[in-house]
Amino acid sequence: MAAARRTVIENGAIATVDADDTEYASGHVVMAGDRIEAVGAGKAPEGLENVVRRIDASGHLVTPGLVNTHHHFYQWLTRGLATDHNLFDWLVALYPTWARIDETMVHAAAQGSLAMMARGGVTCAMDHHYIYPKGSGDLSGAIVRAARETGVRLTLARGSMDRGEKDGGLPPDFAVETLEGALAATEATVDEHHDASFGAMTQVAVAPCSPFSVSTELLAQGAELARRRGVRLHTHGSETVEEEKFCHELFGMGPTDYFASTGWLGEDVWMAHCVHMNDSDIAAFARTGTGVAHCPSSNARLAAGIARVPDMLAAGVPVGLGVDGTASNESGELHTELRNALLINRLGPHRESALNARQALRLGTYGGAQVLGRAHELGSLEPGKLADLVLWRLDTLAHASIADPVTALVLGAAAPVTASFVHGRQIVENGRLLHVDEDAVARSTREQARRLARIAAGG
Ligand SMILES: Nc1nc2[nH]c(O)nc2c(=O)[nH]1
Repeated sequence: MAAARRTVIENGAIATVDADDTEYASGHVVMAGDRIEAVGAGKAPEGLENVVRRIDASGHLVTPGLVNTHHHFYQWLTRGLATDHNLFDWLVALYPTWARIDETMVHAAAQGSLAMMARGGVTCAMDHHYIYPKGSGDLSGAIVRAARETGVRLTLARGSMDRGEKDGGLPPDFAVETLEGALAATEATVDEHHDASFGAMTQVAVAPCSPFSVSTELLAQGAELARRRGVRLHTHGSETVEEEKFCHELFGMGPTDYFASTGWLGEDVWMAHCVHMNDSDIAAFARTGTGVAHCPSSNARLAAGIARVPDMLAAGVPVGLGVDGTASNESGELHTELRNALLINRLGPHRESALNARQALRLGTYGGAQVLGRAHELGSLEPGKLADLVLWRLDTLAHASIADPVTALVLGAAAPVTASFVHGRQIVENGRLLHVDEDAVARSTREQARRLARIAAGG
């Protein structure tokens, strides 16, 4: 077998985000093929063979790639709408438009979402896609194709909705699938796209949408399907007071107890938002190892509230960060969520001790890998892990006067990405994508957004 090609990164500050939060003021990372081979202080070891590239990272911070744990890529086409609504009103306003999406639109939206995240240091993304209009084509295939094109690692959470208005749900009946149809299509997506091997570029999760859009049977049978196939489970949970009220009225219990009753707590489950959690909900998540995708910007945009992240971390709940769909977080960036997680949580009862910069970086990297079930592969810079990493430029006007690089990254302006690697392959150079034409993506997302608006308006 040919020896792995090595890339050596030297002279940069390094935040490994390993278990001890090891950092080097000036250090090296050696990538060999798709893996990290060495990380340490000072220069790389002498005499390495097969070195094909040396990168001088002076003025940079090197971190693990950011891991996004919750998103809805298709919403790239409906940004900036229903801007002053709470979650339920916002969903009701947007469902009829979303119910008109097709494969071409979803591919463009996925490219836009992935491009925006990759430019900002995301190396592993997730897409919770839960709307599958009849005759709309191969939407899962379009999402997977877009991830391959940009070079970003993907968890595709095959979502579904089967509780329409006639069954007491929030979505209109024309926007939902049948129970049988949703389960069969979800299993077909696992068959077609899930790769369980170490270093997988695509994984699939089973992801019925939310308590108010999904039947109890779909939750319970979805959990059974996921466990039979050995894939993870994802849904929205405890996002708003309206959802809490809905659960009490329909099921006679709060969201966490409802999820527990349908098999939805466990090490293989992560939920988005989890804003309205009491002490016993948090204890149940901690006891079962259920993970949380914290989406601070979206929670603010939709006036959902502040998730109790410091209490979750203190209890031992795995927590990662999520952009959420870009119809509720128009920026589409994850690196700004590190800052927003820190700032928003300091507005809560823990005040200045809520989260620090290093905890915020951990949420966006290792924490994300944990909730996606990939902490053995991703999320920290350690020998043997996958070569997913980012060089952040911190020596320009925006950051140069901040002495501590992690503080500069988290609290400063969004830092430019000089280089980003996924699986040892470079996907971003000087803030531009290397494998897709960003300008073409911008054009096609605009065209498809206009096309969707036209079709939704009956044109
Ligand atoms: N933030 C969001 N929450 C949701 N709940 C639900 O059922 N759909 C959504 C969504 O798209 N965004």
